[in-house]
Amino acid sequence: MISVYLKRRKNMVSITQKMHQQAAPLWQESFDHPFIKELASGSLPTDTFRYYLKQDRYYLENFGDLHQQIADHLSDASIKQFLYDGAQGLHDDEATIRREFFQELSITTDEIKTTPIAPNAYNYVSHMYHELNEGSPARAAAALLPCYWLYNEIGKKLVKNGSPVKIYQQFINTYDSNGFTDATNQMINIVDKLGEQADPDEKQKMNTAFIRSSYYELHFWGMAYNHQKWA
Ligand SMILES: Cc1ncc(C[n+]2csc(CCO)c2C)c(N)n1
Repeated sequence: MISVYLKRRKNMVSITQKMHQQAAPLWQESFDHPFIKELASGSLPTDTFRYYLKQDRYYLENFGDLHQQIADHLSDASIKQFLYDGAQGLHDDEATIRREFFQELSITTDEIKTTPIAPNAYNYVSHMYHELNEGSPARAAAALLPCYWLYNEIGKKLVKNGSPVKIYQQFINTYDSNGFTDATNQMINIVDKLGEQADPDEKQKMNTAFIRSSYYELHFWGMAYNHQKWA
């Protein structure tokens, strides 16, 4: 009886596997995007990377806040802890690395302050808050997952050949570290766990949230590559 149950579970496709399969064409476009190709070859213009960093700080600020808010809504102690730690780690680690990048590229506090959020970054962040405030913590967690998982896959792909530009190499290294791979796997497990508790309609909505985030991730590269503006 137990072995039959285990076999069934083993053959079952998890919600995150389904999401991953459905988002595959969007992810492939991210892997093939000129921003990523040029990051690896070293030919990405510094100005484009500077633009990316200045927009990404909006994303990161809100990402930390979202971790905190989702954790506040959930009751599972281990999930709460992971999300609180994530919000904390984000402020401690990634923010520190980014501060070093800002210094290396002479991006001043004034420049950061006077750079408005660009359309795609605004839409991405708004999408995540929409999933939380008009949806549910499970949908918001699904919306956060491509951030970990896509960057981890990009990190693993790019680290094989690296980049001749030091700062691009440092950027790649951030997303291939063991700690980051571990955090990605934990986040996948969290979304699977929340998916198991969801009814079919909620599962579908979690899936949609994941696909939409994958879309915004793809267009984040394009936004930076084309220096997107409101007008
Ligand atoms: C648009 C955008 N998407 C994903 C990441 C990557 N990222 C941001 S927070 C976080 C979790 C742990 O630090 C990860 C992986 C990014 N920087 N910018």
